Order: sequence, then structure tokens, then C-alpha cells
Amino acid sequence: MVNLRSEDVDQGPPAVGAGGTTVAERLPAPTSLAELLPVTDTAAATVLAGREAVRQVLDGVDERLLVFVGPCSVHDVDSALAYAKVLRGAADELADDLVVVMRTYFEKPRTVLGWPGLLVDPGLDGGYAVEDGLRRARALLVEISELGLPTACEWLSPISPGYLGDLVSWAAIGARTVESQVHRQLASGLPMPVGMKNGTSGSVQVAVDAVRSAAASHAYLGVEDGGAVAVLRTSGNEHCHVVLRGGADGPNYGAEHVHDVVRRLRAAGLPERLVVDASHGNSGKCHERQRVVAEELAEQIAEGQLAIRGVALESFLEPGRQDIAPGRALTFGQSVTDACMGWDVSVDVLRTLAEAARARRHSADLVPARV
Ligand SMILES: O=C[C@H](O)[C@H](O)COP(=O)(O)O
Ligand SMILES: C=C(OP(=O)(O)O)C(=O)O
Repeated sequence: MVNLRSEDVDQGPPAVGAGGTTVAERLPAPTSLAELLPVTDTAAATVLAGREAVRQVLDGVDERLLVFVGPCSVHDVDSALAYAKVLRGAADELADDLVVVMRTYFEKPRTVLGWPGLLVDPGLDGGYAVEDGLRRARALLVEISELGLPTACEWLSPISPGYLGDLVSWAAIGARTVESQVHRQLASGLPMPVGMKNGTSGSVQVAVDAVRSAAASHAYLGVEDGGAVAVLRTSGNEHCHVVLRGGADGPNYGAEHVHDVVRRLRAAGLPERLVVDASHGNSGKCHERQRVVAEELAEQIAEGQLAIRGVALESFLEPGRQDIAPGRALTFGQSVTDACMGWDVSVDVLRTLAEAARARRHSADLVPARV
């Protein structure tokens, strides 16, 4: 057994490479954080309306297009809030055609090593002030929700939804965790629709399998809102769906890839719906390429491809990305993880997607997803 005793709190970190674990910080229970930073009535209304709008689009009841858009990661709350304010304006302008949900990603899965996100390292300095990260993340989610903008994130730690989940309208299980039993079980009990990304290798079947798994009920070891370790039982989440994000074998946003997913979903007896991520493996992490991918997706949508229910975009105030380096001031509103489209290009892309959604809605010859 790994013996984590209370006196371990005051010990320094284990020697690098020694394989030990110490308790670095005790955290308040999720209920304590929620009491400190409660969901206001306005914020709750935004979250619930956001979840319902996403469900309605996924179910085909609402014919608009979902757009999950925002920074690759939130690294400071001020720039995320400034972005939320401009995005809110665009979301209002395009509300007849798009359901806009802002990316507020606080946990970053890394291919090998790297900054793990605001929740775990809010100082961006390896200080790992997790309680502070949780507070900053929760306070930001309340503020953005109060603006009337629903939010999206990736659940990386199965414990973090307890702290933030009541403020989130859509979530992803990422390409690096989609095969994880724990993440599928987690998704099966979450109150928001969850996108299952294809694996980093490009495997789409693992995402289809994840959707099937999360639709079922499960029992697993977790942490209850009061902070105790508990057996959690879930009822199954009917609003999970595949997200195509490309992979090691190249992009997968083309019509043939969409048809392939539809065939797999049909074979599995699952609803024929998906979201396409224009970034990551679909853009080769090149922010300029995202626009091209989004334009090609817009063509498929305008031509009547009903299976594409949403598009995901990485966008911030400034284009590109920057490195976190000790002593160097960061450019306000520029990503510190993957390169993002700047705001000017982002708003053009949003308008293009809105036009495509309108064309699809008005198209006389709407047909079920063509395979
Ligand atoms: O979305 C962000 C990144 O693609 C993901 O966290 C992996 O990043 P990395 O390959 O730079 O570690
Ligand atoms: C890490 C992300 O995506 P993926 O899991 O597709 O790499 C992300 O969207 O931030």
C-alpha cells in the first residue's frame, strides 16, 4: 500500500525518480468550494439552458449548429473573461444559426510533459497551488455564466467535476483518456452532454465504444461532494457522442470520415450524430489551418450533412501561441498551449459556420446523413 499519512503533508516532494508519493495539500470538499463560490440564479439559468440547447441540437430537435470555441487553455482569468465578452457579442449576433459554448479548459492532458493547466498550476510556475486553481476556475465559470455564455471543458481528473461540474454545459473526454474505463464511467453519470474524442492514433472505434459505455449505468470508486471516498453509481448518459479530432494517421474531417463514423454508429445502434474538431490532429496544430478545415466543414454542412451537429475551434484574442518562460511577461490573450486563431479570424469563421447552418436548414433537399 502507498502509505499517505497526515504528517506527510509537511514533507517535501519525493526525490525525483524515487517513485514515492506524498500528500502535498489537503483540499476543501466540493461542497465547501460551492458554498464559497455559489452558483447564482443567473449563472444556473445559463448552465441549464446551455445543456438543454446542446441536447436539443444533438437530438435533432434544434437544427442549429453547436460551436465549442475558445482558448486551448485558460491561463489567466482576465484574458478569458475579456474573450468571453467579445464572444458573447458574436454569439448573440449568430444565435439564429449557432449555439455557441465557450471553451474554458482548466486541465491539460500532455503528450509527455508540460504545464498541466490553471486548475493544477495557477501560478504557471510549478507551484501547484491547486486550491487556488480550483477557486479561480470556479469564480471564472460563475462570471462567464453570468454573462449568459455557457461553458465547455475537458474532464481530465475524475475528481474535478465535483468542484466545477455544476457550472459546465458540455464536456469532452480527451483523445488521451477516451479508452479509460474511469473516464467512461465518469461520463455516464455527468449532467451535461459529453463528447468522446477519437484516440491520438486516429482510432474512431474507441470513441464509438466510449459512447456506448457511457450510455450504460456503472458503479465506480470516486469522491462524493462532501469529500469522502465513496462508491458512485451512475444512470448512464444518453447525450454522449463522437468528436473527430484527427490523429497520427492524419486529419479525419472529410466527408468520407464523417460517413465512416455514421456507419460505425449505425452498426452500434447509436444516434447518427457527431462533432468535428477543426484543431488538433485535424489542423496539424496549425492555427491558420483551422480556418481551412472549418470552411470545408461548412461546405459539408451547407450541402445537407445532418450528422455534423457541431464544430470545435481553438480561438483566443491574439493569434498563435507563446511559451511560458520564467521572468518573461506573457502577451495578453494569447495561448500558452496550442496555437489558436485570433479573434478577427475567429469571428469570420463563426459567420461562415452560421451561413452553412442556415443553408442546411433552408435546404429543400435535406436528407439523412448520406452513407
Ligand atoms: O490541446 C492541447 C494539447 O493538444 C494537448 O494538451 C497536448 O499537448 P502537448 O502535445 O503539447 O503535450
Ligand atoms: C487536449 C485537447 O484535445 P485532444 O484530446 O483532442 O488532444 C483539447 O481540446 O484541449
